[in-house]
Amino acid sequence: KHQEESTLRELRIFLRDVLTKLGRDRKFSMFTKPVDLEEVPDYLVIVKKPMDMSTMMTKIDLHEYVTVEAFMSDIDLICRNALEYNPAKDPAGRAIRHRACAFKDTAYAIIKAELNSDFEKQCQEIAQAR
Ligand SMILES: O=C(C1CCC1)N1C[C@@H]2C[C@H]3C[C@@H](O)[C@@H](O)[C@]2(C1)O3
Repeated sequence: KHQEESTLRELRIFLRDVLTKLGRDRKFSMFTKPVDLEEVPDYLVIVKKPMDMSTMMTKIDLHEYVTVEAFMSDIDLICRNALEYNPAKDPAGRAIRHRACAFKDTAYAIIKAELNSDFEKQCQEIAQAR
């Protein structure tokens, strides 16, 4: 239905805005591109589902997100992967873990400030009907 397509178009615009805001923050630059598997040869041994903001932007454009919840799952995945791969046993690992938690909290704060709950409800209803 055209109304559904209009709602999903608005969702894509909202999600691009969230990613743009996160990508502007230099603290989160480590999350903007996939981990370089040549630089980190054991990454896939530990992290089963890599995720990063550029991949999320592509997923938006491929219409792979129908709800904000699905988008937040990938934000959570970015954070979880960083915690799983980077142990707290040294300062570098602790710094990455701190950034990962700040990344997730900032994403949630941006969404809470800008998302209308009725809008997400409409998206959930579209997702269930599909
Ligand atoms: O987990 C990550 C990224 C940070 C959040 C995602 N990496 C794994 C490697 C361990 C550490 C050392 C760097 O040389 C760099 O290779 C990585 C990238 O950071």
